[in-house]
Amino acid sequence: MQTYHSLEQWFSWMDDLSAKDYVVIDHFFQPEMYAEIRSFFLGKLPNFTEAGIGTNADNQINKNVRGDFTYWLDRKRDEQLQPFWNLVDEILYMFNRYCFLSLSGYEFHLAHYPSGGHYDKHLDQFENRNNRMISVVIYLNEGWQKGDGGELEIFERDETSFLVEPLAARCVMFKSADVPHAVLQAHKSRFSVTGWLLYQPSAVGRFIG
Ligand SMILES: O=C(O)CCC(=O)C(=O)O
Ligand SMILES: [Fe+2]
Repeated sequence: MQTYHSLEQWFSWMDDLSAKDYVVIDHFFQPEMYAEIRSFFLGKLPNFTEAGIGTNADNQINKNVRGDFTYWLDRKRDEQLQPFWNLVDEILYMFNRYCFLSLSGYEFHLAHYPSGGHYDKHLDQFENRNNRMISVVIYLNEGWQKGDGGELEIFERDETSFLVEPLAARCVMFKSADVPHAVLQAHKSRFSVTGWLLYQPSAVGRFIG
């Protein structure tokens, strides 16, 4: 099978993820895909909306908790991102095939933290919806430098934490329900593509099937 990343790379990333609950991958987007997504991102900036907390029915905007603006991607509408959707299929395939996860879907958005934006420490789960298994964030910040802010703070099992710089084409994957994390205040506009690989418990499937 022709894949975007080699099996060896996938195996080493999945080993890391299962040992530590997170993995940081540099150059996850090769230059061509990076350029396509970044230019798509810039074109959609006028359409971003303020992100809330909670699910659709219980969505609240609270600038004290998070200050990003998002644009939800849609595979049918945003078909010009086909190479990216193929990569999403590859991610799902690798986790299902080699980590024995039952991932049945995904949701991705583009995120813009304007200068001053942050996101308090949280888990990627909602009280009434817990089907997010793996979080995937890919950064689109060219020339990011210390002092620009917007680092991702990851909390380890022993509650110590460390910072991940949001460098262009860097990807962070982590277990959505297990890894508390925060986005430190950005001092410059901060761009990313963020997604969640979703688990559909079979009991739920029976009712909507
Ligand atoms: O952009 C990041 O580094 C993390 C974003 C995040 O935690 C979220 O959107 O839930
Ligand atoms: Fe998060």
